Amino acid sequence: MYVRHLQLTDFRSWQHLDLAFDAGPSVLVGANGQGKTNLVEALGYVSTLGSHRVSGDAPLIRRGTQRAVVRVAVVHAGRELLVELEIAAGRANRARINRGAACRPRDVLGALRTVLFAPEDLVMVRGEPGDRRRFLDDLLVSRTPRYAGVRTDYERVLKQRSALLKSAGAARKSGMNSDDLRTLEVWDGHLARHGADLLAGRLDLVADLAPHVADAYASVAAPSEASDTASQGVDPSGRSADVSYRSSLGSSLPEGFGLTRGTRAGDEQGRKSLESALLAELERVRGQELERGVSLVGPHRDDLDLVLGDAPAKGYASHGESWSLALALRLASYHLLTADGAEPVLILDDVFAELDRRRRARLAELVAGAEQVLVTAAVDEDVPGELSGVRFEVGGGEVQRVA
Ligand SMILES: Nc1ncnc2c1ncn2[C@@H]1O[C@H](COP(=O)(O)OP(=O)(O)OP(=O)(O)O)[C@@H](O)[C@H]1O
Repeated sequence: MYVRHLQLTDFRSWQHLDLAFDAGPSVLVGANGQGKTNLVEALGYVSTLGSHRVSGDAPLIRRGTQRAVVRVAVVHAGRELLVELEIAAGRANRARINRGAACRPRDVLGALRTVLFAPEDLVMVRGEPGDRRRFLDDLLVSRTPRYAGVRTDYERVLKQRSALLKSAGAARKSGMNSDDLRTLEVWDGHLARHGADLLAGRLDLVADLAPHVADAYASVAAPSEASDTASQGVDPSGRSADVSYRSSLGSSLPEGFGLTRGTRAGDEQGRKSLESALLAELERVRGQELERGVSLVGPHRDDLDLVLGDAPAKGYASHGESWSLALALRLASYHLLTADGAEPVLILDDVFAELDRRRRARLAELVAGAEQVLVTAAVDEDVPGELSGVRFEVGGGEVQRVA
C-alpha cells in the first residue's frame, strides 16, 4: 500500500499541511526542528492510534488549539481509502472513513499499515520490558486490529484489579474480613480471560516473527556481498539473533506454547489452557499479591527475550549490534505484514544519521524495492543513493517538492 495524500490541521507544529506523495521512495530533507518527524508521526498515528514518541495524545495537538485533524488517502490493491482522525482535547477522539459518519478511531485500524524506524527504536533492545511489550502489542494490532480491544480490556481489568488488591491487602492487614476478597476472585476470572487472549496473540506473533528476525539480523549485519550467510540467519561472526517470549507464568506456561514454533496458542483450546494456567498461578501467588498490592501474573509482566549468539542482547550487545537488532525487529515486522498480504508503508525517520556507512548501505539496499518508503533526514548526505526518489524540502512551515 502507499500514502497518496496527507493533510494535517493543527497537528504538532503544522497549522495546515497538504502534501501529495508518489509510490516508491520519497525523501524529506530539512534542518532540525522543522517538523519532519511531526509529519511522519501523523502517519504512524493513523496506523497505530499512538505516537512513537509520546504516550498520550495531548502533545500532538498544536499548542494553543483544541483539536488536531489528520487526513490520509491510502491506496491499496488499486483502491483508495480516505481516513480521517480527529484528536481532541477533553473529549473522545473521532474517526471517519471515506467521508462517512463518525466512527470509533479503532475502526480505522488496518486501513493504513506502517512500519516506522526511528532513533527511539534502540529502547527495544536496551530499554525496559515495557518497551518491548509495546513493540509486540503495536505489531499485534497492526496485524490483527481486534487486539486493540483486547489490549484495552486487559488494561482496564488490570487497573481495577490492582486497585482492589491494594484495598483488600490493607483490609487484611488490619484484621478485617473483606468482601473485597470475594470480589477479587471475580476479577481473577476477568484477568485470566482477557490475559489469555492477549498472551495467545503475543505467543503466536513471536513464533511467526522469530524466523524473520533471524534472517533480517543476518541481512543487516552481513557485508553487502554475503547473501549466503544472510539466508541462514547468521552474521559474519557466526552469531545468530533469536527472539522468544518470556511469560510471567514461567514453567507453568502450558507445554509447547511459545516454545515449539508452529503451535498455535490463539485457537479456542490454546486460549482455554492459557486461561486455566493464569487462574492457577493467580491462586498460587494470592498471598504475595495481597502483601505487595500489585498484580504479579499476566501479560503486563512479560518480556521479549532478545539473544545474540548465546548472550542476551541487553547488557552484552555493542552499540552497533544493538542497532542491527533494532533494525532487524522493524524489518522483520515489515516482512511479516507483507507476508500477511498487505505490504506496509516503510518510514525511516532520521535513522541514517545513527548508522555507520555499512549499515546505511545495507538498510537502503534492503528497503529500496518497497512499495513506498518515506525517509526524513537533516541533510541530503545522510541518505544513501538507492533511496533518492522524490525529494521534498521542509522548512519555514512549508514543504516544497523539488525533484
Ligand atoms: N504540540 C505542538 N505544538 C506546536 N509545536 C510543536 C508541538 N509539538 C512539537 N512542536 C514543535 O515541533 C518542532 C519539532 O518538530 P520535529 O520533531 O518534527 O522536527 P524535525 O524536523 O524532525 O527535527 P530533527 O531533525 O531535529 O529531528 C519543535 O520546534 C517543537 O517545538
